[in-house]
Amino acid sequence: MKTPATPLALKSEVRDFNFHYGQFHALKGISFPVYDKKVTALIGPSGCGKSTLLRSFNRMHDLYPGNRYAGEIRLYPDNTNLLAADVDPIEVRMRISMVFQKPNPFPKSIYENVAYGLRVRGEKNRTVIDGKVEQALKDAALWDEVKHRLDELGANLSGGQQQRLCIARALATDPEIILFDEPTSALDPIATASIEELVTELKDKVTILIVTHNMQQAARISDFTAYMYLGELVEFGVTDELFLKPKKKETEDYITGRFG
Ligand SMILES: Nc1ncnc2c1ncn2[C@@H]1O[C@H](COP(=O)(O)OP(=O)(O)OP(=O)(O)O)[C@@H](O)[C@H]1O
Repeated sequence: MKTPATPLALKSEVRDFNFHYGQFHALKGISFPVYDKKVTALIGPSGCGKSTLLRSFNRMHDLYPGNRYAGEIRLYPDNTNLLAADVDPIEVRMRISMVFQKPNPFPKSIYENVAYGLRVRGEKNRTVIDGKVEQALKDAALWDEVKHRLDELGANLSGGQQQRLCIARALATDPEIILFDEPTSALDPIATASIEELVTELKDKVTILIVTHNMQQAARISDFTAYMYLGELVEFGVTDELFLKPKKKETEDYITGRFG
């Protein structure tokens, strides 16, 4: 039973959030809580806006002209609206990091891949960087496999190891939230199982939002689930309840495979 026993703390809150790609209204009036040190899954059929919503949390859409946010994504405890014009997107990306669908290590060594964010942040002390790199690789369950080959290219690792390297890179700057965009869809079942296990372990340290096509995966690893359809949030709830007793007929149709 994954229903939380301890009181829940809010880490973030999406409030009446709308997003436009130019003229296209991709997300409509979305509101839901993101609880601290829990895994929240975003599910729904292809094109419903899961990735668009996920990417809004670290202001990825700022990189393209014509994209428009409205509403708020609050980050706690400081109660910052991540979307506010005076909030620096680079700072946001330090606090909220992202792991993509396909492992995308930089064309650098294993060590430098993990050290990257620390260097961007201005950290120059080698001892500090060494310590953070080791800790991030340990937290990503990769240290034992790479500790004797830190100078090798990240791209030399297997697909599953590369994804864990990307998770280590995301962890190195001590983010408060990690966004996972279909992190296992390019991996085989064994590598998938190890990433799922890792996500479950990481929630002791960090709040996690994950987009997945795989409903079994959402049911296995998330505490809360948001079901989206055509840019709207249909239902949000405790994962076990949403899968066993959905409140909305649309949710039930989707999770039982009658639709999508
Ligand atoms: N750069 C873009 N410009 C215009 N429209 C876009 C852009 N990116 C996505 N869209 C549209 O926004 C909607 C939501 O797309 P999004 O990728 O967020 O959906 P998704 O639920 O993550 O889908 P999938 O599961 O297939 O990845 C879709 O209609 C898509 O075509």
